[in-house]
Amino acid sequence: MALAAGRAMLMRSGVRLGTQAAARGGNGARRFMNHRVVVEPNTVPGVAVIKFKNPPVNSLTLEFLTEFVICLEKLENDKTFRGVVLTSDCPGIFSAGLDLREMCGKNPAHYAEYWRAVQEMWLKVYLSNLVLVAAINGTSPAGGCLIALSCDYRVLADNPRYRMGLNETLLGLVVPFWFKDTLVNTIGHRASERALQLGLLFPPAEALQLGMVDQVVPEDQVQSTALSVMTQWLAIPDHVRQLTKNMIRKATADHLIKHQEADIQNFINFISRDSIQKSLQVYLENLKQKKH
Ligand SMILES: CCCCCCCCCC/C=C/CC(=O)SCCNC(=O)CCNC(=O)[C@H](O)C(C)(C)COP(=O)(O)OP(=O)(O)OC[C@H]1O[C@@H](n2cnc3c(N)ncnc32)[C@H](O)[C@@H]1OP(=O)(O)O
Repeated sequence: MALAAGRAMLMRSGVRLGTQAAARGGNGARRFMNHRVVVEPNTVPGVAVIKFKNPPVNSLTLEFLTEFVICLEKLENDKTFRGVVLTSDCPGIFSAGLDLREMCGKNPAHYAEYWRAVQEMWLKVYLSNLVLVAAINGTSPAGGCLIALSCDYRVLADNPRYRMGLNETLLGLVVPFWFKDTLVNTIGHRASERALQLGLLFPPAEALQLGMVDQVVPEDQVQSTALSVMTQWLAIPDHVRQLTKNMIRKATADHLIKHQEADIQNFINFISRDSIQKSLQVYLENLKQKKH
C-alpha cells in the first residue's frame, strides 16, 4: 500500500522508477541504486547499508523521502534482510533535515503532499521490523536527527564539528508533537524540555552524555561499529525482538496515526502563515550569506 502510494508520489513528482539500476559490486553482492538512496548488501549476512545520496546536504526532499520509503519497504519484504545500517554518502553531513524549499513559497496541496511523505517516512522507520542502526557520519539537525532517533541504535562520529538535535525553534518553527515524542522517548522529559525550547544542537560528547546517541567512535570506525552492533542485535530471534519493539513504540506511532489528517492540516495552516514564510526565507538567505 505505502509502496503503491510512494510510486504514485514518485510519478507525480516526475521521478522515473525505470531509472533504478541493479549492478554487482566487487564482492558479487547485488547493489540497488536509485538517484538519491543507494542500498548495498554488506559482508554481514542479512544486513544492507542504505547510503543517503542527495547532495549537497541530504535534505529530505519529496523525492528523497519517497525513494527512502520504497527502499526500506523493499528490504522489509525481502526476507534475506534482517537489519539495515543508515548512513550518508555526503561528506560531513548525515542529513540537513527537511528540505526548506519544500516548505517555502508552495501551495497548500504541495504542503499536504510533502507533510504526508514526512509522516510516512517516520512511521516506516520508527515501526520497521528490521533492526535499524544509524551510522551518523555528519551533522544531523532537525529531520536528520529525527531519522537517527527513530533507529534502534545510534553510532556517531567523534568530530566536534558535527552537531545533532532538534533545532526547529531556531528557524521560528514549532516542533511537531511526534518529533517531540521521539526525543522524549530517547533522552527523557526534562532534557527534551530544554533541548527543544532552546533548539539545541549538541556536539558528540554532549549527545552521548544525554543518551541522544549510544556510542561515539572515531570517524573512520562509524560504519564498522554499526555493523558489529548489528551482529549483536541479530543474535536475538526476529519475532521476539519485533514484538518487543512494537510493544514499546506502538503508542507513540498510534498517536500520530490517529491524528494524521489533523496534523497535516495544522502543518498547512502553520507553514502558510506569512510570518513563517518570511522566517524560512530569511533562514535560507542566511545560509547563502554565510558563504560570502
Ligand atoms: C501549533 C502548530 C503546530 C504546527 C506544526 C508545524 C510544524 C512545522 C515544523 C517543520 C519541521 C521542520 C524540521 C526540519 O528539518 S527544518 C530543517 C532544519 N535544518 C537546518 O536547520 C539545517 C540548515 N542547514 C545547515 O545548517 C547547513 O546547510 C549544514 C547542514 C550545516 C551544512 O553546511 P554547509 O556549509 O556544508 O552547506 P551550506 O550551508 O552551504 O548548504 C549547501 C546548500 O544546501 C542548502 N541547504 C542547507 N540545508 C538545507 C535544507 N534543510 N533544506 C534545503 N536546502 C538546504 C543551502 O541553502 C545551500 O544552498 P545553495 O548552495 O543554493 O546556497
